[in-house]
Amino acid sequence: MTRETVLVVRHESPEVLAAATAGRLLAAIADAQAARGLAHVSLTGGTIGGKTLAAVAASPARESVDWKRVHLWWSDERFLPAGDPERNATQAQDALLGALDLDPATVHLPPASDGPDGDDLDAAAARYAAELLQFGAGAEAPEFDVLLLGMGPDGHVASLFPHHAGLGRDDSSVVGVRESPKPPPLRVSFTFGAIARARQVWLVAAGAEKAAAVARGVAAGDVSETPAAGVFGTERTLWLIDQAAATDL
Ligand SMILES: O=C(O)[C@H](O)[C@@H](O)[C@H](O)[C@H](O)COP(=O)(O)O
Repeated sequence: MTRETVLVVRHESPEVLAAATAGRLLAAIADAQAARGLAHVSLTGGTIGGKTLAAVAASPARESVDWKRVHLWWSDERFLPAGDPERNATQAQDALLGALDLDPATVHLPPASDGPDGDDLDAAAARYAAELLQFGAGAEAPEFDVLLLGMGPDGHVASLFPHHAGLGRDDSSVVGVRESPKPPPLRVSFTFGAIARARQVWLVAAGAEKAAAVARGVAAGDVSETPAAGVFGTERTLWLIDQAAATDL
């Protein structure tokens, strides 16, 4: 987890960024399956995250992956009823998952507000943490082969917002987040500890409104001001960005 493992890759447009990230993701999953038999991937919500999933769906190379041996997780989720169109998992289902031959046992849907814990946010977060632990081989979470993260203009990743409660939590791999500055207010999110389990962390960002936060994040500055500055993979950290998001570098 050193600066040497951090790489910035620029693409000319959001469309090229999404297509290139999709290709990179398919290759990483195929490599993980060749090496270890299965892959753990953590998905992200957000615009470019959704575009990337749509690009995976459109790629003929998606057949290079055995989807029944891919474990899917989400680094954060809006705490809403199952199937709500605002949920990251629902959007992923519509963009990609519905088109794949998946094993439901490896699709680790984040808790919903009408699930077994009802609207108890902290119990729901603890339930997702327990599921991560179950696949952690002795650690709190699996070693994700790839953990994708969108980033907000304020530098938030997952639902870890600047100067917000939850940012400093290290007692669990998943936290309940209240009063999120980005709607809806209730969310569940991986903590920095869970994210740090990933072999590869890919931060994906497009647009001029992200440029300042990209610059602060790449510079690995103050994490409470820019949470994206504090996420690293154990093997690699990639900033996958478009030209507009690169203007302050
Ligand atoms: O639930 C969410 O909203 C997210 O998971 C969030 O962390 C998102 O990835 C960023 O806010 C980037 O979103 P955009 O790409 O839409 O700006």
